[in-house]
Amino acid sequence: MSDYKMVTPLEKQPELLSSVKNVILVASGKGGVGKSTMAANLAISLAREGYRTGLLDADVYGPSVPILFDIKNQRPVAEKENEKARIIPIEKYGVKIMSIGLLTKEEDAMIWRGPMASKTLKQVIEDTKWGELDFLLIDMPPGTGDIAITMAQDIKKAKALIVITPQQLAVADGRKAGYMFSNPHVQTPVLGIIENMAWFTPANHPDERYFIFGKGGGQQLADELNAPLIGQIPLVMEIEETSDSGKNIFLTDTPSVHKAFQELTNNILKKVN
Ligand SMILES: Nc1ncnc2c1ncn2[C@@H]1O[C@H](COP(=O)(O)OP(=O)(O)OP(=O)(O)O)[C@@H](O)[C@H]1O
Repeated sequence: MSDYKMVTPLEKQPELLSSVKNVILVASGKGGVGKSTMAANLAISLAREGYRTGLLDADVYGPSVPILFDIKNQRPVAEKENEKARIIPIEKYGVKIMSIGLLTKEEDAMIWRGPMASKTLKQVIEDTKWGELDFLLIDMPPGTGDIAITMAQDIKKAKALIVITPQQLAVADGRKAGYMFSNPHVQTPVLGIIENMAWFTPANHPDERYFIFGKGGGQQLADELNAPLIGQIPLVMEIEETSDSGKNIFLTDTPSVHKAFQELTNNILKKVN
């Protein structure tokens, strides 16, 4: 007779993020396609629509969210609840924000191995006092590494958005992210594909679209993964300027950008409702 205690699936872990209705993993196959920018602007857009929205920066090795919201010098405070310390997320533009970058110094490079990083992140998710939320967006690290797999596996209610740019190389990387989510050990439904930097419209030719990174990549990946092309965001200088300075794009005079994010938001709302 073995001394080992049998761990059965009946010994269930408490559900992660039970007070959140919809968890959306904003993922990409590689860095630099605008995943964090999409996650941040989508969170602001949902909050503007009146949804209680949070944003978790899960990119522990390169957290961008503190820059995107210009909160890198702010530090979240902790509060005791039932003898347990809970971290109060920083709130800006109506979004509750948490990032490892808010808990560490900017110059501290994260040199954790994958399992350590995943464990710490899970702890941060559990210890953050999110309250009741309609949406929690998670800005995932790029690629299909340890943290991405752990987030997708452990947050059972999560659904994914895959961000790509139109180039074939980006499509190939997005495809890998799609395969990770459909893997039988992961099984995270893909809500849709966001094609970022889809076209460029010069200010003096407002009716023209230049497909400088190619055309059709977003639709191609959507067809391959049997998911909708849920949004197309143009390449616009103001997106770069506002994200790098932590400003709210909806407070700038850029109707074409507002329209693109509004359409993306509406399509997501249709899918989740
Ligand atoms: N549609 C856009 N138009 C103009 N600039 C954009 C657009 N989307 C993103 N950018 C800019 O591209 C750069 C990369 O974006 P971002 O940091 O969001 O990418 P990422 O995929 O999250 O990268 P990483 O995973 O490496 O952090 C940023 O400077 C951002 O402002």
